[in-house]
Amino acid sequence: MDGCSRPGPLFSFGVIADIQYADIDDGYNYCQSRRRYYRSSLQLLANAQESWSESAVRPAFVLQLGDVIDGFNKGCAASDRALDAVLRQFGSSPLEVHHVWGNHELYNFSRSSLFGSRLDSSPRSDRAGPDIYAYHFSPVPGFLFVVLDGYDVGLLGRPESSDQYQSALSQIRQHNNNQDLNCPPMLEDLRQRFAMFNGGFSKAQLDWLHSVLSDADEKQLKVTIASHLPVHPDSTCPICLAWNYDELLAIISAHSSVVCVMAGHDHDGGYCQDEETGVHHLTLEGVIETPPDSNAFGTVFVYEDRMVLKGSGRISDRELLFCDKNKKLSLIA
Ligand SMILES: Nc1ncnc2c1ncn2[C@@H]1O[C@H](COP(=O)(O)OP(=O)(O)O)[C@@H](O)[C@H]1O
Repeated sequence: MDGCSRPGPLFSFGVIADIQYADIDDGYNYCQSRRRYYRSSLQLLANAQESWSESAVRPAFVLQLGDVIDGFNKGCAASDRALDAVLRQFGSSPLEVHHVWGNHELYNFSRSSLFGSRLDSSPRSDRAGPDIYAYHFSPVPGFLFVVLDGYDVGLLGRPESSDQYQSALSQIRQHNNNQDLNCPPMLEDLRQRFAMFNGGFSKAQLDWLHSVLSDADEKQLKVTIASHLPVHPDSTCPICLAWNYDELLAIISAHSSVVCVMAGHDHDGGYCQDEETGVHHLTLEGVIETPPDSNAFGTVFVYEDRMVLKGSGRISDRELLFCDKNKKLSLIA
């Protein structure tokens, strides 16, 4: 036996973002700069499922980072059909799937109808609040995953008559005076994020996260946060950032337990390691803008001291070392 061999992973999980399936011909993004492969995205999901199923270390679960079907389905009255197709594909293997909600979920379905639906993977009794799709789960002792709701504050999926809609409208209008609120403010800075296809985290959700992380700090857990919207400006283009990303970053930096934030939404992907906290911010390349002869999924192998992302196709391999706990604690103190 080789005495120098490193111990194997504690567990692994699959990651995939922005599948945006629709049974329509290829098209382009709004700026006409990126091709979108609406139909073939289902086959790329099938490729990912096949790889996870055949993996020597069976993934403990799959993290679906939002935008599972495209908003175009709504206009064709095909939302349920498209969702059936995607969930049938996910269901072809016994892997548990944790669904994050993105803007395209909310183009197809109202927020109220998503709660309790097949895209609701939360344990109902244990959400951040009755109207907040944020929850946590622990696949293996010592590790916690927190799914966040990036549209808890926002215009999407809510009746215009609701207080929450009106409050989000006045918030976005402070920064965006375009007639079409999907058109980001014509600015060169991070205020470009104030577009209707983004949203933010309510105070209730942030308070809940703070208490979940306090408990995780105490128990010395390693926490990975999953959000459709990226929250670090160096991990995405500014147009895709969460409205109140800064409030989320402040909470993360006040806790020693967070090791990684995983997001979707920016189909080009992105990555940075926060210099101050050592937290890794990984934005996964989107399936929808991935040619049929490539792939966009990953398998993350988790060790005591690191996570290793094995990417496929457009997603690169990465080693994400966990920052030294004592260093983090001294930064917080
Ligand atoms: N620059 C823009 N100006 C106006 N509308 C836009 C702009 N960018 C996107 N949109 C609109 O916003 C919605 C979401 O855009 P989309 O590119 O589909 O989002 P995602 O990046 O989540 O796939 C679509 O209806 C799209 O037409």
